[in-house]
Amino acid sequence: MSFKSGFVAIIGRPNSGKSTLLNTLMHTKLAITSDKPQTTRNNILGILNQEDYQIVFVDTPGVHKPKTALGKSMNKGVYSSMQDADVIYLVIDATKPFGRGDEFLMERIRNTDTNVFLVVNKVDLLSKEELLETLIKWQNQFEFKEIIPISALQDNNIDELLNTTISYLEEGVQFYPTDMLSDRSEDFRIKEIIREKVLYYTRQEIPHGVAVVVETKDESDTWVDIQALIIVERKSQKGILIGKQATMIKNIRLAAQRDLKQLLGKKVTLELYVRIEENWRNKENKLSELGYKEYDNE
Ligand SMILES: Nc1nc2c(ncn2[C@@H]2O[C@H](COP(=O)(O)OP(=O)(O)OP(=O)(O)O)[C@@H](O)[C@H]2O)c(=O)[nH]1
Repeated sequence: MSFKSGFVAIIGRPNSGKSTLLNTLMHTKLAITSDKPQTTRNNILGILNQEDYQIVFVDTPGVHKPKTALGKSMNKGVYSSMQDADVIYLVIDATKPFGRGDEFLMERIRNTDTNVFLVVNKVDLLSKEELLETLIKWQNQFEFKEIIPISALQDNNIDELLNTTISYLEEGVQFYPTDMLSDRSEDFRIKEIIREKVLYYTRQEIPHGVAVVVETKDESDTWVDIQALIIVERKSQKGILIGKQATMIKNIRLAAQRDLKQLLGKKVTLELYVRIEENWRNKENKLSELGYKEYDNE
C-alpha cells in the first residue's frame, strides 16, 4: 500500500471559519474560534494520521489590510504557509458578498502555482438559490481546482473535502510522529483558551488589543495551578476587563477554568492578572516576547 502525505494551507478572510474547519477536520479543538475577526494570530498545525496518509493542515490568521505590526506579522504567517502547501483551501464565508478584501487575497492566489480549492463555508445559512449566486460570482475569479460547499460548523460535506484532498496528494514521507496532533505546546493552548474567553465576553476594541501570557504553572498528577497575565493597551480597557465588582474577570476566569479542566484532564485553579502595555501591537520586542513574530525572517 502506498503512503501519501502533504501540507494543506487553510487561508481566507477573517471570520470565514478556518479554525472551525480545522477543528472539524481533526475531530478535536486545536484552534480557538470566535465571532470576532482576527481571532487566530499564529499558524496552527493539525496533523491528521491514517494508515495510508498523513495530512498536515495549517490554520492561518485571516488575511486583512494590516494596521499594526502584529497585523503585518499575521499576514506573513499566511503567505509562508502558502509557499509550503500542496493544496490551498481558500475558505470563504458564503453569506458575504465578494469585496475588496477578497480582491487583495485573490492577487496572492493568482501568483501561486499550488492546487487551490475554493471552500465555500457556512452554506447552512443560505438557500440553494443564494448559494448558486455565490458560486457563479466566485468561479469567474480564478480557475479553482475544486469548488466544495461545506458547513464547517455542522460537519457538512467535510468527508467530500477530505477525500478530494487525498486524491491530490502524492506519495510521500510521514512528516510528524503519528501520535502528534499539533505543533503547539500546552502553554500555547492554555493562553489561547483564556484569550478565547476574553473575546467571548468583550467587544469593540478590546479583543484586538489583548494578549495572554502564562506566568507560572504548578502541578501534580491530579491538579494544576495556573497564573496568567492578560495584557491590554489602555487603562480604560483594564477597567472594562475587570468589570463592575470584578464580575467580568470572574466570568472569564470561570469559563477558562472549565475548558482548561477538559483540556488538561485535572482540577484547574486559574488566577488572572491584568497589565497595561501601551501600544504593544506596534512594539517589535513585545511581539517577539508574546510569540507573534514567528515568520519575520522568511
Ligand atoms: N453558521 C455557521 N457559522 C460558522 C461556520 N463555520 C464557522 N462559523 C462561525 O463563524 C465565526 C468565525 O469562525 P472562526 O472559525 O473563528 O473563523 P476564522 O476564519 O478562523 O477567523 P479568524 O481567526 O478571525 O481569521 C464563528 O462564530 C463560527 O462559529 C459554518 O459552517 N456555519
